[in-house]
Amino acid sequence: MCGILGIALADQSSKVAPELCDGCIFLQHRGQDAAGIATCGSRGRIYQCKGNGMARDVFTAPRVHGLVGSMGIAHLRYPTAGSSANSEAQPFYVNSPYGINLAHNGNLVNTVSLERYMDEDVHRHINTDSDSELLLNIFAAELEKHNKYRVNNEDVFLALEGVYRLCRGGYACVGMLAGFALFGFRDPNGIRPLLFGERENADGTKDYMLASESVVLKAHNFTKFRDLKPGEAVIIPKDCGTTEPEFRQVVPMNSYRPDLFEYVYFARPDSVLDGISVYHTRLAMGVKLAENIKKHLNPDDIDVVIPVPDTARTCALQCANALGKTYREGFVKNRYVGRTFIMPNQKERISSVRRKLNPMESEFKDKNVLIVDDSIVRGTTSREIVQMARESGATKVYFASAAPPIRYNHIYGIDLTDTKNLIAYNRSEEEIAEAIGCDQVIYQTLEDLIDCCKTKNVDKFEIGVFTGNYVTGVEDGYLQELEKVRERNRSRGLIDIKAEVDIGLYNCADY
Ligand SMILES: O=P(O)(O)OC[C@H]1O[C@H](OP(=O)(O)OP(=O)(O)O)[C@H](O)[C@@H]1O
Ligand SMILES: NC(=O)CC[C@H](N)C(=O)O
Ligand SMILES: [Mg+2]
Repeated sequence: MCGILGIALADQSSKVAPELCDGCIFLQHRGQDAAGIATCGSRGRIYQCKGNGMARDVFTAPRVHGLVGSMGIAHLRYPTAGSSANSEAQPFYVNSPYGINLAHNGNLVNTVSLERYMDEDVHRHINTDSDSELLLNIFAAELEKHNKYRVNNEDVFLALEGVYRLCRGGYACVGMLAGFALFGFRDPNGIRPLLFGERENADGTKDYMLASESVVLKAHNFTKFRDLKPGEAVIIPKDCGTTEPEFRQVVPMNSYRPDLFEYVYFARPDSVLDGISVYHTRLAMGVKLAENIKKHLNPDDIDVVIPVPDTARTCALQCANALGKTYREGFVKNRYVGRTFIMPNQKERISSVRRKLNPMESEFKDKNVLIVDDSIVRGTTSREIVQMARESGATKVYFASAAPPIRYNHIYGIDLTDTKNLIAYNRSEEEIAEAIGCDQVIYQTLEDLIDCCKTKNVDKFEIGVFTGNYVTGVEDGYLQELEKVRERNRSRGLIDIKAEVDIGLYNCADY
């Protein structure tokens, strides 16, 4: 998933870093492993602060103070390729040509051949297992082809054309060319989200923002905003107070297929992505889910509907309304524990569920409860939740999911674990119910889920996680390679130990 952000301020003597920091807090739910900011000062020098941890821990006041410049980019990382090593925190930097930074949301699915291309044809050294470092170097290599003293917009668009030609997968990116411009681009299928917005200053000049979710733009008063189209890019010049941004449809749109999982779980409910309100899709998911529940269960057999906080709340409330049942907050969430799903290892996830959610006995005792969650992935949450409901005295426990069974890898930037760790992998619904310990499990159908999200303009989605058919296809050997890298990172042999810090640019962090 990951969150990306870029801001260019009209006033070149002002500092963009505080607003980037604040924006990162609005995107924290998209990645909790690492955070990073890179800014560019008026003389073209780049400043950076990044590392493992949440935004508030990485961006300490003295570090932010050291980030000079009126334009910059930021990243919140949830690793999907490589490892969670500090050295893979983003934005990445490469000094040639011109000095480039890049922050990437998504996943490339042809990294095996891209690595070979880098090595054998382009002769660029890639120092980590991150696909984002690879993507940056592909862009750099394409830009270098013009061999110009100074870069211009045409060169950047041409280089991006090369990126589109070479890279397969899901990618929304924000980048920065030292002393020149910010830029953003979105993959030709629009799998990952990216929005552009502007804010008018009192003197009539404009500031610009690129962000993964509309909520950041809105919160920072960037009123006029829109989604970049699949295959579209924008360049925002450093002197954006006097020069307008330039948009270009770099390659034709291949399809318009935003990732359906953004609406199920990933995005904040108060965001609107590709013209679709996440909140409204979740309300609709509740209604459709209720219709489906009625086909499988006698509603008289349900005493109360209980959500699994946080994400499922919106959907569960509407589901209860549609069923005509009482809605109760049976689990109290400890707001100081992060999203468990995006925690790096399984042991941490299991203990976090109990730390995060605490049952209120009165809501379960001697009742038939219908627990509603947005999705069941590994089953870590549902297993614990069902057990807690039983320990609290529930008579029967039904479990409903607003998403259909997840039986396949997510390959575009949501690390939905190895297929065999998915609770629905090779299991029927009865077997899933048994595995999580509930009396019955009821899933949303894929057709209904799509109906909840589609609009006139966007009626198809990336749904590979439910069907195993991915919009870009997957390069032969890619999934095996991914698992190999994961295994290597798990064993952490001495031969391949990860560097503590990124070697690209001095990290101005500790002082
Ligand atoms: O089957 P699992 O592997 O447990 O994954 C599914 C759970 O993970 C997510 O919750 P999470 O705690 O990440 O975040 P939330 O507070 O936004 O619901 C999701 O909302 C489900 O509850
Ligand atoms: N979740 C993402 O978008 C991850 C970006 C990139 N593939 C990484 O692993 O760092
Ligand atoms: Mg949850």
